[in-house]
Amino acid sequence: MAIIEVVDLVKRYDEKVAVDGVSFTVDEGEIFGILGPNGAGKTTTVECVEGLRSPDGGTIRVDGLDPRRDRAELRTRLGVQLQQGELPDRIRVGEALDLYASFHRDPADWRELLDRLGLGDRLRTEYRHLSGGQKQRVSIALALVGRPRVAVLDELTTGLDPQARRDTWELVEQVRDSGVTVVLVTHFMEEAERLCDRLAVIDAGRVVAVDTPDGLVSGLDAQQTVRFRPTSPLDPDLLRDLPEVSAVEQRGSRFVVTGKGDLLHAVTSLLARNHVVAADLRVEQAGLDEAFIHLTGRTPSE
Ligand SMILES: Nc1ncnc2c1ncn2[C@@H]1O[C@H](COP(=O)(O)OP(=O)(O)OP(=O)(O)O)[C@@H](O)[C@H]1O
Repeated sequence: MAIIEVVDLVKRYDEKVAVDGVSFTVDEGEIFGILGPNGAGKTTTVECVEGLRSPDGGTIRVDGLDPRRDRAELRTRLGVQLQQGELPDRIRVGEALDLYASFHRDPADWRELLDRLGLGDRLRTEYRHLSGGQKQRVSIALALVGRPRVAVLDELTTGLDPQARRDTWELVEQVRDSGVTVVLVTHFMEEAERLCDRLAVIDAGRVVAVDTPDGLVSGLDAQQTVRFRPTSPLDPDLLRDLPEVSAVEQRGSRFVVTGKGDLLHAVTSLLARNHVVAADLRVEQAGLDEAFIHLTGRTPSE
């Protein structure tokens, strides 16, 4: 069931059309990604969903609410992550959580929340003394302290080292598994591919695709490569005759087969029919990076 519905959203800044007819739905319980290059309109879109900006056109419903008209009620159902720099440097972690909990009618037990986020021993630590990863976890805690049904996380792992980024991904999965729907704004392909159940790819204010990460990639029908070393003689023309295969190269004892469609299945079935065992079998397929380039004409900027 859809918990967020955005239909034909338009937002202008003076003459500049930042969001130009964006539509998508977010299902309850999923991690929904909004992916796009810099300036694509991602933040503007989620700020409209959060009720922070007034759309110039279109409609938005979040859990049945109109984000502008029902802002007070929306705050109890939608948790928004703070951007870096929005908390005073000297506030202690426990004070920040206590303060934000006081804004809500029925807040979570913030001590338990901090424990769950691995910050249980940082209650008295000043915000400025936290690492980048810990600051991100505090911002997630603040987004969750009101026990929202939906959490919006914008550029969550920008500036984090690879380990902190992976830890944060695990946290986001835990948040989803606890029943909170997550909207994740990102421009990291690996993050989108790993975390998101579905994605909207936005470019120049428009949605260019909405699908699962696998769906976006398989829609490309891109070239794939299968490499292997046959352990008994193999006639390369048998491979060339397969409709999925476009080229076969022999490099020493190795075969490099390129093609489209269900190439791996076609090649392995042929090998099995001919009683040839393939050693060191490797498959290279396009990833979300290629899908993104195909959809937006841009290289993902990391
Ligand atoms: N307050 C504003 N006033 C004027 N123009 C703005 C404002 N905020 C955003 N824009 C412009 O609107 C367009 C969309 O910006 P937005 O921040 O929504 O994109 P984004 O996809 O979130 O980009 P990024 O990944 O760089 O954060 C950009 O061209 C941006 O320059």
